[in-house]
Amino acid sequence: MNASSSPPAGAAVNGQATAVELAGITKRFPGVVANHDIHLTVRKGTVHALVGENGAGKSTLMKILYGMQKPDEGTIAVNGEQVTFHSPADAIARGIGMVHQHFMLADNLTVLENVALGSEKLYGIGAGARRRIKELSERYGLDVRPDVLVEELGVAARQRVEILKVLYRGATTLILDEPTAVLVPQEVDALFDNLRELKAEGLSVIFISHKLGEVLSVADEITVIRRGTTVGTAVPAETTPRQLAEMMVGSELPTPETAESTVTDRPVITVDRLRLEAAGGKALLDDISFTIHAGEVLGIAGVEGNGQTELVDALIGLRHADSGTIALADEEITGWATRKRREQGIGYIPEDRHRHGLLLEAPLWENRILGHVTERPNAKGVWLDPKAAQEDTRRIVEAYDVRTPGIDVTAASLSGGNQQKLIVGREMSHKPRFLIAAHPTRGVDVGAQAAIWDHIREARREGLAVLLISADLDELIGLSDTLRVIYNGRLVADADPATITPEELGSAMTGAATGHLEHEEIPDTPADAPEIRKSPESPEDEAR
Ligand SMILES: Nc1ncnc2c1ncn2[C@@H]1O[C@H](COP(=O)(O)OP(=O)(O)OP(=O)(O)O)[C@@H](O)[C@H]1O
Repeated sequence: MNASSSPPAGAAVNGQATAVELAGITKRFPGVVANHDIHLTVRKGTVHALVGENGAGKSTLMKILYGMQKPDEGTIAVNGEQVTFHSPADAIARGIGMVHQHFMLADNLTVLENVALGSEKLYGIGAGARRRIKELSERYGLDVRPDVLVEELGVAARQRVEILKVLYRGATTLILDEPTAVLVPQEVDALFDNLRELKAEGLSVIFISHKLGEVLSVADEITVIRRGTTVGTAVPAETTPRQLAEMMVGSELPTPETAESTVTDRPVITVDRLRLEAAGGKALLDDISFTIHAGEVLGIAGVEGNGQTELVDALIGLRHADSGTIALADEEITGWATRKRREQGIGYIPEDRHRHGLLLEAPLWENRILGHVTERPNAKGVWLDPKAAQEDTRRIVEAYDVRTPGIDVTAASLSGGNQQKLIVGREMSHKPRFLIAAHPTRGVDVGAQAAIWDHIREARREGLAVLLISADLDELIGLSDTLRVIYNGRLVADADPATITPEELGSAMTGAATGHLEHEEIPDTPADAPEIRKSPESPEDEAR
């Protein structure tokens, strides 16, 4: 690891020419210096990782490079030439492409339409575009078929379409913002293969991630940002995850392992034969049954889009079951509205924090009230108590280390990870009996992730029941007492978190998706073996 230094624009570093050079970048927001004198040099034909704790300034820097924001100070050079970007169109024209964390494809259009629309001038929208897509797909091993509908594609395939879309527009430097957060291990490996293809062709990739193991396996170079400024660069071969974490946050790498079991025999939430249908009668959830006891974390593993969202919606009351029941302790709550469920002790960390978790344009303290309008300390009797809510927001900001200049700034002005910490803090503060946690640490750095795990573990010790949905399989295995696999709206398998590996779990998830789990000869599994067992599917099995 070295202190960062910046060679002159366009100079060859270690024999390779520079693709992008950011020098002396400073960007201020009211009350915050998001970037301060940042230096970043990305060489051609390399993967350059950008790491740093939540709020360190990574997204801001990338928005500057992509023309979405203007720096207050500093310069940008692309291929040795100094440039000024007024919009993403300017950046694209210089070969900078960005693949956002939230995919931006239209579901009801084909791949070809998604890729070609808006860039008709390049290859038209017919045979020329199709040819170009096939060409790019083959050259970089992206396996993208131009004529399928995007809605038919899984998460990993959509991501490859997004990558192809920026390549189609002529990108030679690709910015990937936490691209692996939604992928299972096998898909991560496949993505990394794609990145190697890109490198081999002389393209450059800027890779933002909180998963330090992945960063070390895929990056050629790493730049570490801390509190808005570059604190150094690291070479993966000479660096351990621990060193990298220390450079970022000054603390040791945490592990999510659950210590002793705290599972009791007291059911907190019981779901029985839940079925939820789409408008045409197609089952979105079918025959879902489980019980979570006080002190138990039930983890649900699955490739995104297999019913997780619908399950969470049914539990929090955003959608109502077509048949089956949900009970909280002894009380049936199937017909209850969301507010009543929350008031009676169901906490909710939503998967999409922007849609369900926050009012982005409202100040933090109003966001602290969101979803808990009638509860203490936000309300006293029938009246809102803004003062108490504000005071409690300060407490949450402190306890959950939400990096912010104050509680009056809008939620939109917080970095993604800090928004997440605020939501987790809010939900945990109401001491729920049952917590629905969808990707509770998505986008948060290793230090904050450890802190959130600790909060969940502590509440679990005190009897909290948790339904955990996470694409982070280490988190899922580490925190869960019980694991089930969801596929196509059904719980098809279960696994023992004490013995299963992320790779095995990933295979089960994708294996199920291609039907392998259904057809495999699976012996009766002894308790200490790591295999996945099929879950009871018939009523007789269920009764066992
Ligand atoms: N539009 C904005 N207005 C005000 N402050 C902002 C704005 N955008 C970012 N900030 C602040 O700038 C700092 C850097 O945020 P940024 O989003 O760049 O961090 P990050 O490293 O990407 O974090 P994360 O890992 O959580 O995504 C934070 O303190 C954030 O609150």
